[in-house]
Amino acid sequence: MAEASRILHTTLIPNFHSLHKIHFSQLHPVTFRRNPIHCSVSTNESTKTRVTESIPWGCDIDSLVNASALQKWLSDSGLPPQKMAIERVDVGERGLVALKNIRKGEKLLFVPPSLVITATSEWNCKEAGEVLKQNSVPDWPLLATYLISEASLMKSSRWSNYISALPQQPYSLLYWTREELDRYLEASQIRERAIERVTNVVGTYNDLRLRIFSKHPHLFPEEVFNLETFKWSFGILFSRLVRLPSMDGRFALVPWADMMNHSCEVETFLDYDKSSQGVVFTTDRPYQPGEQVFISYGNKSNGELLLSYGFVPREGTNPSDSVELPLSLAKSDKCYKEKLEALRKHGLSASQCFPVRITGWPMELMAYAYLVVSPPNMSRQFEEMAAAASNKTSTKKDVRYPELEEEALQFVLDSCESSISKYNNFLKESGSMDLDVTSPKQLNRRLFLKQLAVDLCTSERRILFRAQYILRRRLRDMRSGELKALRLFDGLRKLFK
Ligand SMILES: C[S@@+](CC[C@H](N)C(=O)[O-])C[C@H]1O[C@@H](n2cnc3c(N)ncnc32)[C@H](O)[C@@H]1O
Repeated sequence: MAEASRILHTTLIPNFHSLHKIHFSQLHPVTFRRNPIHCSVSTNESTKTRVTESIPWGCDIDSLVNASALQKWLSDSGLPPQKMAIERVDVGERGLVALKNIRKGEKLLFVPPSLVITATSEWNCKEAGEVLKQNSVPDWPLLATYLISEASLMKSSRWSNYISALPQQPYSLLYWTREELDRYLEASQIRERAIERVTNVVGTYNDLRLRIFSKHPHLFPEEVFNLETFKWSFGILFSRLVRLPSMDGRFALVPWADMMNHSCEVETFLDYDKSSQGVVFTTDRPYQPGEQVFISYGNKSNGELLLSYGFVPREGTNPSDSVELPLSLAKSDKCYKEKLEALRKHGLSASQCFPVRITGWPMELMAYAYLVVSPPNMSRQFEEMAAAASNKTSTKKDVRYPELEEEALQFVLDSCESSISKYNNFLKESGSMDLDVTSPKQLNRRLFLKQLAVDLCTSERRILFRAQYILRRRLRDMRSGELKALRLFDGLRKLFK
């Protein structure tokens, strides 16, 4: 599934201090872990409070009610007989389960292009599609609008069976309020990414509204094309859209294929297969009847999976997991101005995040650390360090400054420990958090979000613990090496005396 934040065009950026009104229609106080949470989020853009109804299409995230209608419609529309069926599953609510033995290396699915939604799909309301194209609306906002347009037509849309089986409220951080993001994700840098994403969605919607919808209200009435429905359609795109490399890298919603859940243990992706002319994937392991069949949504960290898909894999199971470590240039630095100038020149700032993995950290992080700790007499190297810290340079040069190594490692260790203490605080306090909530409905949602946050923070802290261990060991070795060298030098000096 595709990474989207880069594709959204940020335009108007309103204040994100909007209040979200949340209503729950069901309560599952004990088994909150993956229970559906029904809520309608209303964003108060201006100061007036507008409580909107929940999305009138789609279904509960774990509902199989519309699944058989979807399967029937797909086979009537050209989907060949399948070796899998939609069923309720342990991982991911609904998923595709093997009906027969499936071999490793087998091609599955074969969804024909006629059943795939792309930016070139035909609009039921042709005039609306034309207006968007004339205004050169990029693929993501175009697809989001298309989905709403088709959904609002209910049974008259050719996609009605597909849309009815989509979740009414996709799991995604788009549905967390600002207060919830602040409360549960304070320690994690994913909070910033979520705020940025919500801002982008709101900005994109506002841009479309100002530039296009307000000029064609008969084609895009506000009762249908509003922030509420855009949050839904973007939530669907973030959690279901795929990029098909062999179809010129086109973004597509692929009904049926998008019922497959992610596993960190498989490495197989959806793609268009030119020989069979359909969207397929090739299994990288065998499956027995009754087993859930998985694909990979890409090499994403747990934070990225939570951001787009609303779930966190079990601790230690995601080999692509990473945590963003923030590093900062101190304002008190004697060369603050010069260093900042060098950083800015290479698209960086005084505070920068770098991904740390269980296996280590990138060369860019060390280059940034060298710059932060470098003394004024190294000002001629600032530029080189900033260039190496930015991953935008085409020539990847492994910069090393042995004279700064110890100080740079100590700086990274300090930053790492300051992050760890934030995670420690959150994880310690999370135990007693939310006991103040009196409404059982609110408690249910909070426990669910809190559990996701605890899972994320535990996995991110685990990576930081590992980095802390490596850094401490390196520093210890370095210092004991230095001590030995010093003793040797002292001994030689005495001998010569
Ligand atoms: C492409 S859809 C997959 C089909 C989805 N399960 C459904 O019933 O519509 C992606 C969504 O499935 C769920 N999902 C996928 N993989 C998961 C996993 N490994 N663990 C938990 N939920 C998962 C998440 O809710 C995610 O937003």
